Amino acid sequence: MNIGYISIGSNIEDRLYHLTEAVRALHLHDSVTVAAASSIYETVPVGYTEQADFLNMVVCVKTKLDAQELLEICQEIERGLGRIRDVRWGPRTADLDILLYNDDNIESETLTVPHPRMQERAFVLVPLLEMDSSIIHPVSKNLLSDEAAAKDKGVKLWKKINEVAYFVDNR
Ligand SMILES: Nc1ncnc2c1ncn2[C@@H]1O[C@H](COP(=O)(O)OP(=O)(O)OP(=O)(O)O)[C@@H](O)[C@H]1O
Ligand SMILES: Nc1nc2c(c(=O)[nH]1)N=C(CO)CN2
Repeated sequence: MNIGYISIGSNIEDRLYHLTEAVRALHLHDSVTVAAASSIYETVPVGYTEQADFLNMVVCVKTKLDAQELLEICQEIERGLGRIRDVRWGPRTADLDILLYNDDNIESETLTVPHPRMQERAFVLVPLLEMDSSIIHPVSKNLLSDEAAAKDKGVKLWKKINEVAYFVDNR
């Protein structure tokens, strides 16, 4: 079984609905189990800043899929939630990025893992470290908790829910 960490973000209302549906859709997939979830954080936009605040979280999945297949599932879920790609780093109903996949280092045309921008993104590091503060970056071999962005401001706890059941059994 493979272990992946996926970052989920939304800054188009209903943000909580979009996160919840994304987690549910991952878990309902025959070949994916959501094993753990972080709390939900409200975060100021990074990159393209003229947009609404995001809700962000991270989930840990167990899957027999390879990383490319997992990416395709993530993209299918984004499409199902009505994501339209226009502005780079712009508003989105749901964005699912693969942060880590086992300790693999993958560089293909469609997929780079570990996610190349994860260490500079507090909106990724804060929820990821809530789940496991001992994660080591598979390439740099540094403890992620030592990364400066993990201490960044602009990320505040929004809902302290970190039980998978909340996301998958709530209707
Ligand atoms: N680890 C990864 N997770 C998700 N997509 C990835 C990853 N590595 C490469 N990609 C590629 O990135 C492409 C663009 O993704 P997307 O539009 O979600 O970028 P973004 O969310 O706007 O920006 P960012 O990549 O900085 O988060 C996808 O089509 C996908 O093929
Ligand atoms: N706060 C925040 N900023 C972002 C986010 C995000 O999920 N949260 N996603 C981006 C593109 O992946 C660009 N900027």
